[in-house]
Amino acid sequence: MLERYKLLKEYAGPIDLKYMSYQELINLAEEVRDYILEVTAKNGGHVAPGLGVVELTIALLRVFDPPSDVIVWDIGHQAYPWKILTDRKEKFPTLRQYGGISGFLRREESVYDAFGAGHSSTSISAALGFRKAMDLLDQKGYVVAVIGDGAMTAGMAFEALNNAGHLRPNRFIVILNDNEMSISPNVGAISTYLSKILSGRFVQETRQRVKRLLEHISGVSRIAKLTEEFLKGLISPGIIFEELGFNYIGPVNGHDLQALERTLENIKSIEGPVLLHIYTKKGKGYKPAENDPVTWHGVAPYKRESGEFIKKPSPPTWTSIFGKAVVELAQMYPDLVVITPAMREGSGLVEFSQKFPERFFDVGIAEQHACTFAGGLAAQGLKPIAAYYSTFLQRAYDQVIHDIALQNLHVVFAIDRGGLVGDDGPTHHGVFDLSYLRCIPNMVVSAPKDEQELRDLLYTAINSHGPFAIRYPRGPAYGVPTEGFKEVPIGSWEMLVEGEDAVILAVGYTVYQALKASEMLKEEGIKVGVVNARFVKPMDDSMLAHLCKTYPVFITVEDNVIVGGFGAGVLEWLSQKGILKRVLTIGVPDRFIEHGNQNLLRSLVGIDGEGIANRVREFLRPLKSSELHIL
Ligand SMILES: Cc1ncc(C[n+]2csc(CCOP(=O)(O)OP(=O)(O)O)c2C)c(N)n1
Ligand SMILES: CC(=O)[C@@H](O)[C@H](O)COP(=O)(O)O
Ligand SMILES: [Mg+2]
Repeated sequence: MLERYKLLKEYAGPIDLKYMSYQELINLAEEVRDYILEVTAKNGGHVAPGLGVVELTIALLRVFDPPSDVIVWDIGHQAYPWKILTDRKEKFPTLRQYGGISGFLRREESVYDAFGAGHSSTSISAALGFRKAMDLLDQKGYVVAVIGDGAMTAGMAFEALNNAGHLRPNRFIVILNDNEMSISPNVGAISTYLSKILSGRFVQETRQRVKRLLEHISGVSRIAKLTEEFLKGLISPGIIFEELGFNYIGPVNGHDLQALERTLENIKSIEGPVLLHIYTKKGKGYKPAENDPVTWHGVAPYKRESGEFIKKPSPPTWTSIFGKAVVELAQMYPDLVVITPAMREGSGLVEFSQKFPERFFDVGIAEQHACTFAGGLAAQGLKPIAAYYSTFLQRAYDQVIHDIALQNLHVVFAIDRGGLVGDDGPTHHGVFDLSYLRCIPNMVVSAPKDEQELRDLLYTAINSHGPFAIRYPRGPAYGVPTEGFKEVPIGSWEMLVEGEDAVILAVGYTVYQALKASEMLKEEGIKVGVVNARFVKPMDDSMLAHLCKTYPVFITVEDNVIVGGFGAGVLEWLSQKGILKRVLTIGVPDRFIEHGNQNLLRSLVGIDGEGIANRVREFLRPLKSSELHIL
């Protein structure tokens, strides 16, 4: 694929950039954009973010010398130009493919990837860590964090700014890449403030305010005039960052390579921490992405010429089932409100936000705030649904325990992307939530087997009390017809198939896989029952007691780590009752699962139908005399 690029073809690495003319660099930037489009058209991925930082990437590689100068990208979803222009131009076509390079930065992937990410707002903290270590080691390199305006709305970013402003390190630069977009248009007061700076409104409005103030001071108009002029000089649009101890520079056009380079060179000699505010266009250079950066934030494969997505016919996604159900429930329950930490589209909440704008809260990338904010809403008697990706809920773990569960507040956690998610890989797999939620007192933890049960669990949750979590997978459901809502008795399981030799207790996505496995094994004369264990907490005591009497072997299956998961819960139940039982727990092993096609990963960890059947067959085969010792 590189053959088509005159400059990229010969490009050997960042050192080449220092010897290229500006015209060549402009041409190279075009080739990098084209290459990103060529590869993401086939693989999918984060298109608009990377297109917006091509010039910034070139400027960084010309002005600094990574890896001795440390460049830390926030999230890393925008780092496709970085991968291409550092040391992965040949591997770039394997982007987000199983066995290929990651869609985010990873230390183990390249020496140029100083710090891994995928979750937002970590770059300034990590960069400050690098900086202080380099100071202690007397290493003179520069440290640069590149953070987006969306990521800058997270508390963690301000924790880091606050600490950096206190430590006041030299050779420490934060570049705020402001494209006025998170995934959705950016939200919050910080975003409004930044937009004012970009539009020049901040200084104008402040000057007007100062002018009005001064004009009201009678008899001192001349002094007032002088003071106004003085104040004009003082008012830096980046006053918030200045007050945090940073030298604010900007805003600078993030697509003007020469301006960027000149500014970065000048910044190198400034004492103390510097915040460089640049403005860029998300999706720059590709009209469909420029015109619709929300959709083109992250996409499936597409036709490059038309920008049309290559849609495979599939049942509605779990996300769309949730989005539709929550709109219906909102009509039934006027006190129902919904909160999302910057994932309106991803969580299926666009329709809800349009129909019930006053009951919809996108709080920005602020998972901790979102949770406790939901707690306040619940404490005052509303019915909040806090919609999270499983992996992002990890960031609000203390709030779930301390603010919600301990006070037994009625918050419904709608947890999307539960289980292996696929191409986004280990930073995004939602494979810990059954473990990290199950151990919290008062918490109900549930997982639907299909679309109708998702609706019913939502309805049950809305009508329950205390914290109630419902987790469901990324991607298409099963196309099960859905109609209305019905209450599901909390803690009740569902016997789907009776057997004799063993019974599979399956959770969520794995229920239909367990049914497939049971069918396969039946053809071999192995009779395996299947139970829909839709409540991981509380478990169904009476069903478990019945199963103990009826089945010699238990198999548990979950799209969650085995450690501390549902299977562990069943083992705990048995041990509490003093019951001896052969139990096989199937789930995600105790290691991070790489990126790749979602169903391929499920098959690799053995939680799909065939994988379950293989494990059960192996577990049930008669033991050879040499193996009896394991009994
Ligand atoms: C903790 C966390 N919450 C949510 C996300 C999902 N997410 C990925 S990129 C993104 C928007 C980031 O906006 P910005 O930092 O401005 O970068 P841009 O895409 O505009 O370049 C969000 C919300 C995440 N990666 N991490
Ligand atoms: C970078 C990031 O965190 C999001 O863009 C995430 O990749 C979205 O995941 P989905 O594609 O599952 O919505
Ligand atoms: Mg942005």
